Amino acid sequence: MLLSTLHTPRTLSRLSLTRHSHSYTSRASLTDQTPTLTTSPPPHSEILSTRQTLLSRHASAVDLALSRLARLRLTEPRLRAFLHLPDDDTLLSQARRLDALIAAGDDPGPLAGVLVGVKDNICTKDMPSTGGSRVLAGYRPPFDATAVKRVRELGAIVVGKTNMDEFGMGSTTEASAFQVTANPWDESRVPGGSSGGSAAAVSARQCVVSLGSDTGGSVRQPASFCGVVGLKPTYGRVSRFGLMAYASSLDTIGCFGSSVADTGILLHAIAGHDRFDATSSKQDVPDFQSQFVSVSSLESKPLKGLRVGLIRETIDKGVDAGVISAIRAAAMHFEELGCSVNEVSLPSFSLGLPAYYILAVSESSSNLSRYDGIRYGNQVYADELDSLYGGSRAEGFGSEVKMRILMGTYALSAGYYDAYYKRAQQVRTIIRNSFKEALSQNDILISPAAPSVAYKIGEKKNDPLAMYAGDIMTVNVNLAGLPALVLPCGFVEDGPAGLPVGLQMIGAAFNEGELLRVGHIFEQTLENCRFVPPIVADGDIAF
Ligand SMILES: NC(=O)C[C@H](N)C(=O)O
Repeated sequence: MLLSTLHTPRTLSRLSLTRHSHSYTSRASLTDQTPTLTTSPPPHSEILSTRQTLLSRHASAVDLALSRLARLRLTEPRLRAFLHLPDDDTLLSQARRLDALIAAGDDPGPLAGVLVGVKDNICTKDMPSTGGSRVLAGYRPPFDATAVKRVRELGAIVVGKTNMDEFGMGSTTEASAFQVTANPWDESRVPGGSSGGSAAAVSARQCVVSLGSDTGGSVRQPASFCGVVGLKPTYGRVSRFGLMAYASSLDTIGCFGSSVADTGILLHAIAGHDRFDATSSKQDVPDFQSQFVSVSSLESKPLKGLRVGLIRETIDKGVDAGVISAIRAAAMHFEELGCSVNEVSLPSFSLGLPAYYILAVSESSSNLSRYDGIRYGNQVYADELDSLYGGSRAEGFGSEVKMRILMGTYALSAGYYDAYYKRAQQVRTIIRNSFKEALSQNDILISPAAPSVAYKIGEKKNDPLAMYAGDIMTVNVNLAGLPALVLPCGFVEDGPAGLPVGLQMIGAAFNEGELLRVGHIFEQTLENCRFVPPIVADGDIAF
C-alpha cells in the first residue's frame, strides 16, 4: 500500500477500482470521495512481521497467540468459521515451547507463532477431521496430512479445523452437516465454499493464514466472497496426502492469507514432492519470497512488458455489472503498471461447467465408496451387509452428497459412460489446449473469481443448478490443472460495508512464482484499499 499517494487527486480519480472508506465505523461506499484511513495499514506480510516481533523479543509467541485468540473467541459465535477449536491451554503450550526455543537462542522456524486454520477435510492427528460430514463425526485420524506436518515443523500453530461443505461439495458452506458460516463483511451472507470457514477465519483475522482445498474453485470463490487472497496451486505442486479425496484428478490443497506475501509464504511451506503422494511433482519449489519486491511508485511501470489477457467470456452476460466494472478497473490498473492488456477468447470456456460436474461427481462416486460403515464412517446396526452399508450411508451423508454419488454412478454406468464420462474427458483435453494456446500469447490470464459477490444465506440452497453455475469462473482452471491466484480488487456497494470482488489471475503450470510477483505488485499499488471487514474492529480489539 502506497500511503504517500493515498490522498493525491490522481489516486482519487482512479478510485472506481477501490473507492472504499477505511473507517470501521462508517459505511463503505463506491461514491466515497474522501477516504479516511483510521488505522495504520497492515504489513505486507503478517508472517514476516510475526517472525521479526518474536526474534527482536518485542512480544512473545504467547502474547501474540493470546491477542489473536481473544479476537477469535469474540467473533466466533457470530461467524461459526470453526468446527473444532482446542482449548486455549493446548494452543498456548505450543506458543510456550516456541518462546523457550527463542530464549535458548534457537531459531523457532519461519512460521513460528503463526496461527493457521486448517480445513476439516485435511487430516490432523490431534483434532477431529470430519470433512464437514456426519459420516465422520468424531473421527480422529492417526496422522497429520503432509501439508499440516510441514507447517507444524516450521513453527506454526494449528488453531482449529474450519467449516466446509460436506466433502467439498458446495459453494456456500450451507452443505456442512454441522453449521453455516457467516461472511465477515455481512453476516446475513455466505462466505462462499467449500472452504468458507478457512476464508472467513482469515478475513476476520481469527488466524493469520489458513489451508483449504480447491477441486473446482473452493479456495478461490470464498477468497473472493470474503475479500482475502486465495491461491490454488498447480495440480501436483502440493501433496494431497491426508486430504480426504473428493475428485482426485482435480483436488488440490490451497492457501489463504490477508496478503499475497503471506499466501505465497504458506505455499512455499507446503509445496514440493512427497513420497506419500505419487501425483506430487518433483519440480523444484522456487523461493517465492524473493518475488516480493517493494514498489515505490506506479511511475516506474513495475510490470512493464507483462502481457495480460482478459478472458472475454468471463465479462459477459450472466456476470453482475458491479463485478464486471471492478474487473475492468483492475485491467486498467494493470495498464498503469506497464502491462499490455488484451481481451482473449477461450471459446471452450462454457464447456467447463458441464464437464467439471460430470467428472467431479464420477470421481466422487468412487472415492466416497469407502464410507460404508465398515472401512470408514458411522455404522448403523443391521443383520445383513447390504442394510449395514445402505443404512450407514443413508444416515451419514447429506442430500447434496447423496445426489452427487447417484449422478456419478449414473455417468459411469456401462450404458452412459461414453455419452457422459468419456465425452467430458474429451472436453477436458480441449479446455487444457485452449489455455495452453492462450498462455503462449499472454503471460497471465485474468477474470473475475466469481460471477457475483457473496449470496444471501439460503438464496441458492435449494437450487443446485444456480449454485453450480456460480462456479463458472473457476472450474476450467482445475480441469486444466493450472495455478490461479485470487486477490481482492474492489467493492460492490451492497451489504453494511460493501462486498469485496475478487480478481482471478491464471498462470502457466508451476508458475506460481510469477502469479505471486504480479499479485504482490498489484496489491501494493492498489492504493486506498484495505480489505478488513467491520467485524475485526468490533469489541475494541486492536487490529
Ligand atoms: N469443491 C469445490 O472446489 C467446489 C465446487 N463448488 C464443488 O462443489 O465441486
